[in-house]
Amino acid sequence: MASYLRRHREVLDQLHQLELPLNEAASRCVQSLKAGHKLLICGNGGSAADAQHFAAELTGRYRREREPLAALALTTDSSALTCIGNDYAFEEVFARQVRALSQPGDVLVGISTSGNSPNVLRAVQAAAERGAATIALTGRGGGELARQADVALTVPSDVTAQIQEMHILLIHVLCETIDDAFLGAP
Ligand SMILES: O=C(CO)[C@@H](O)[C@H](O)[C@H](O)[C@H](O)COP(=O)(O)O
Ligand SMILES: [Zn+2]
Repeated sequence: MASYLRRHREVLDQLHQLELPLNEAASRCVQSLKAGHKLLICGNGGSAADAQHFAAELTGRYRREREPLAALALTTDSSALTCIGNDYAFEEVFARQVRALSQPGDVLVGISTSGNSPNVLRAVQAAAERGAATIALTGRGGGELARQADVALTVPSDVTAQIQEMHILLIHVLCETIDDAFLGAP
């Protein structure tokens, strides 16, 4: 336990490096939501859970009471996931939903600790083709996802669990900034 916490803290202590891209990511989300557009969010495994968590903070609420905001996790529709995975390819499960649902002005948030999951990468590419902005939450140096997204939040760690722990922190910072933009500073 003590050594786990120490390693967690070591990564946490470096997270301030992400302040600039974090501000950029937050302002892209706010700009999109204020203009009546939406966030589409995707990832695999633990990052699928993060995608759903993020979307629920916006459609439900984060900390303060406010109007519901438009956000959709692309990980929740088992019929779409199995149809697209079965009939096309697993690499297409998010990208095809992005092509179906995204509009210019939307924001696609791709979450991948390796930065190299092909289905997340294809979702970012499909979003860019649709004129949506793209934000990557990654680790392990960022991978291809960080190179292709408009904004990359790359956690300085090579450990999947630690990267995931920092991703949820970054998501909560984004939620707090979005709340402040809609409600004013508390
Ligand atoms: O939560 C964990 C490991 O902590 C796993 O479920 C993990 O998310 C899965 O192996 C993912 O498929 C990893 O994908 P990615 O983060 O590299 O895109
Ligand atoms: Zn995990």
